[in-house]
Amino acid sequence: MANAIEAEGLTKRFGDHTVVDHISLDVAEGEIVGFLGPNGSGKTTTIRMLTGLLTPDEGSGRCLGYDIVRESDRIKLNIGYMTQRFSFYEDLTIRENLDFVARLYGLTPRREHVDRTLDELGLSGRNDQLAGTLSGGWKQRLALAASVMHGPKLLLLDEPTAGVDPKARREFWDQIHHLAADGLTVLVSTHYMDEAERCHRIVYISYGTVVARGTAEEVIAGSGLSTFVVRGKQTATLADRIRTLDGVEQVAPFGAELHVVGSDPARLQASLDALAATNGITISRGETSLEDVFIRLMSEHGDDRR
Ligand SMILES: Nc1ncnc2c1ncn2[C@@H]1O[C@H](COP(=O)(O)OP(=O)(O)OP(=O)(O)O)[C@@H](O)[C@H]1O
Repeated sequence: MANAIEAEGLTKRFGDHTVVDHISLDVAEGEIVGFLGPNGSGKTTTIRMLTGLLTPDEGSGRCLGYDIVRESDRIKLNIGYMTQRFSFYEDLTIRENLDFVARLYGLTPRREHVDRTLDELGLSGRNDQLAGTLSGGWKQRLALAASVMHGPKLLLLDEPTAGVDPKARREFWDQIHHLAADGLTVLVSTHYMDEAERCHRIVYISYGTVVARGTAEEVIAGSGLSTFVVRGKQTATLADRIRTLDGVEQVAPFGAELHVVGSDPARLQASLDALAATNGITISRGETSLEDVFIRLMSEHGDDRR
């Protein structure tokens, strides 16, 4: 399978601040890759370099086969970019908004492109509704339609489901997977764990360098973290005490349970067993989540330089 994105050693500095520091990235055609990392870690800057919107200070790459420095015009024509703050004409209908986008891209026959897009993205039933009266989920669907109508080969999504309810999020991701199955490559920046888990692969960056990458399972396994679940009557009041125990690195409440995470399972278990002997709590082995891993990566690599 060909790669939609291939980049080597991408680096960008703003003044004396190195925002992206020798990032290398390969994304296969039809792959959905999640781009994660704390605020200000360099995700948007990397995406802008990959799409030819920003020139790297060092490094090189190809996006959809085009050189990111010399052929940026060709790249821009072949990508769709859905930013968090998508904008429409609120007093135009869904159809009129898409018609406007079709004009911008010079798509012909225009009506056919608009009809096909309305149909494929399930907007036909509402094509005469004013964009300004749509709910968050429908607005997002319209934004996706507007980003893919010109048939891009690469779709960039910048925190696409912020403020959208779970059903709309799920429908949105179903559509993303359908589009990817037809060959569209998707690079999505997100802070949401459920979105990260829906990606084929994740790349986690911190201060402009890649600190973890792989499938969700690989990233979790690679973290070397173990998780225990603590159940009992007054777990909330025990949380602060557990945080001070030997081998404990994270404690997070989930309903009536506590998830306790550490990198040495034997030490962790010994500490929790000692506590269980006097506190009437039960301890069992749990699954380490992607969130546990990201919290760890954030503290390991520091998140206070933002
Ligand atoms: N044009 C610019 N001039 C100077 N500094 C910039 C510029 N663009 C971005 N930066 C800085 O580069 C750093 C990385 O920003 P970037 O937007 O790439 O991060 P991000 O990972 O996308 O963050 P977020 O999750 O908040 O969207 C930030 O410290 C930001 O202030």
